[in-house]
Formats: sequence, structure tokens, C-alpha cells
Amino acid sequence: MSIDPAMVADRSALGLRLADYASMTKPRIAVMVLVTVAVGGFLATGGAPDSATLLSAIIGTGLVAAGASVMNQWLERESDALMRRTALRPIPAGRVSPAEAFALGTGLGLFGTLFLATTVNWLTALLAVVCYLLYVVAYTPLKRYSSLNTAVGAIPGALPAVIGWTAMTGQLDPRAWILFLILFLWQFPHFFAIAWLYRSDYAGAGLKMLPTTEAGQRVTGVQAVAYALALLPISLAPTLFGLTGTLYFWAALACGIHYLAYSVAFMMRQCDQRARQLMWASLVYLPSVMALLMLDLVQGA
Ligand code: HEM
Ligand SMILES: CC(C)=CCC/C(C)=C/CC/C(C)=C/COP(=O)(O)OP(=O)(O)O
Repeated sequence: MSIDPAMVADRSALGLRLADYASMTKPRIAVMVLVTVAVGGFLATGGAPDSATLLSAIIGTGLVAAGASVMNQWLERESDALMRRTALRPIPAGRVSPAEAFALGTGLGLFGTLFLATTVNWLTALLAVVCYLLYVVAYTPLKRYSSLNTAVGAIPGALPAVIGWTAMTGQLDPRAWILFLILFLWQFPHFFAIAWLYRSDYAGAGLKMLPTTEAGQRVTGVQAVAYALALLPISLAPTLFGLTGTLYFWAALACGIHYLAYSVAFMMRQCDQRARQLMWASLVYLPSVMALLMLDLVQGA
């Protein structure tokens, strides 16, 4: 049997296209977002969520978040082309057309919302829509105008935890906002470290981040410390409000001190090396605290 070279070429072209689509959904960030949905679901149910509903919430939110990330890249195709970190993304590199990305981003958003509304509940679908709109319609355009964009972007970054909660209970509960606050505050040192590393890229593309101005550069480290400091007591709130036990309390305290120490080190000497270390510390902190919450909840359930 002979192999048709045209068919092989077609298949590998399709494979490359699907890989491009997948990369536009920012899969590593999406996975972490979905972990926060799961933790929200575990927290709402004392560690014993209905697994079918939670799985539906994870799939649906994943589709909406993926759509939002594609739309973010559709909107930023011109500024992405100007930055070294993003110039090779599928749209600026010319491998995926803007129209195709727009269709994918809106299609995933719509399908994910309908999926959540039919398999989970309407409140959860509504929160996902709010998240999508805040990310795409508020945060992304605001990057051109004000460094306050980070505070706006941190809302859709943190809301998925609340989505996990409402998926399980069908209602909003004040305790769901504890997890929201942990995620909200975590994002500032996370992003200030990243924005420091890419400050000239951002400035060159006309995007306003805290360290893209001299005045902002002077306070980037102080602000990272302020948010890491505020995060410390908030991260202990799950135990203080009776959601988790002492195992979580002490381990979260240790994680918070670790994150704070790297923020302080960056404040004391703002340089690329310490910014990179802080970025890594942020990427250690979040999965650690999420895993600790799960561990404590599952153990206590
Ligand atoms: C204001 C909010 C946020 C901003 C502006 C932001 C920005 C970024 C940027 C630009 C990177 C790429 C760094 C690089 O290429 O070296 C990154 C990495 C990352 N972010 Fe964030 N982020 C935010 C919130 C979040 C949230 C909410 C999560 C998850 C819950 C998250 C998880 C991650 C992860 C896992 C990485 C490393 C993997 C990767 O580079 O794709 N981030 N973030
Ligand atoms: C359910 C739902 C819609 C959830 C949204 C979750 C989500 C994708 C959060 C990400 C938060 C965020 C501001 C990322 C950085 O984008 P960026 O534009 O600064 O990153 P970039 O420069 O790499 O494009």
C-alpha cells in the first residue's frame, strides 16, 4: 500500500493548525484557572462536591476562559506583533487569520456559556459571561490607557473560584469571596514581577503597566510587598471562618511568608534576577495553596 504524500501534508497542516488554536487558549493559565474552579467547588461542599456537576463546571468554564484568551489575542494582534514575547503568536505570525480567531473566541465563549447554563446552572453561566466580558471588553482595551488595568484584570482572574462555588450551591455566599480575595491579591506580585521583566516590551507596544514609567518603576516593589502582605492574613481566613483546619492554616502561613520574602527581596533590589525569582515564587505559591486547601478539605470530609 502506498502512502499519499498529499494526505500526509494535509494531516500535518491540520495538526499544526489545531496546535495553534490550542496555544491561543493560553493552556497553562487555563489549567490553573480550572484548578481554582475545582477548589471553589470543594470549599463550597466541605470537600465532597458532586463530581458530575463539578466536571461540567470545569469543562464549561474552561471553554469560556479559552474563548476569552483567544479574543484577547484577537484584540491585541497589533501590539502582540510589537513585543518579543508575543510576536510569534499565531495571529501576528500570520498562521491564523483574525477572522478565524474571532470566530473561535466567540464560538468557544457562547458554547461554554450554553454548556454551563444547561449542565450546571444559570448563575454560574452568568458569572462566566461577566468574567469573559471583564477580560475582553474591560481589561484588554484598558491596557492601552492606564496601569490600573491590572486591578481590573485581576477580577476575571479571581472570579473562577466563585464560579466553582456557585456551580455547587446555585447561590452566592459571602465565604466564596475569601477564595476570590486570595486569588485577587496573589495576582499583583505575580504580574508586577512579570511586568518588570517585560517593561521595555510593554512600553514599546504602548501598553501601560506599572513599571513602564519611571514613577511607576519606583513603586513596583513596594506595591508587590503591599499586596503580598495583605494576602497573608486573607490566606488564613479559610481556617478563621471554619472552612479548613489547622493543617491548612500553618502551611498557608509558611507559603505566604515565602511569597512575601521574595516580594521584599524584589523591593530591596529591583532587578531582573529578583523579578524572575518573584515570578517563580508566585507560580509556586498558587498551586501550593490550592493543593493545601484541597488536601485539608478532602482529609476533613
Ligand atoms: C492581572 C492578572 C494577570 C496578568 C496580567 C497575568 C499575566 C501573565 C503573563 C504576561 C504571563 C507570561 C509570562 C511569561 O511569558 O514569561 C503569565 C504567566 C502565568 N500566569 Fe498570569 N497573569 C494574571 C493572572 C493569572 C491568573 C489568574 C492565573 C491563574 C489562576 C495565572 C497563571 C499564570 C501561569 C500558570 C503562568 C505561567 C505559565 C505561562 O507563562 O503560560 N495568571 N501571567
Ligand atoms: C471564565 C473566564 C472568562 C475566565 C477568565 C480567566 C482568565 C483567562 C484570566 C486571566 C487573567 C489575566 C488578566 C491574564 C493576563 O492576560 P494578558 O492579556 O495580560 O496576557 P498576554 O500579554 O500574555 O496576552
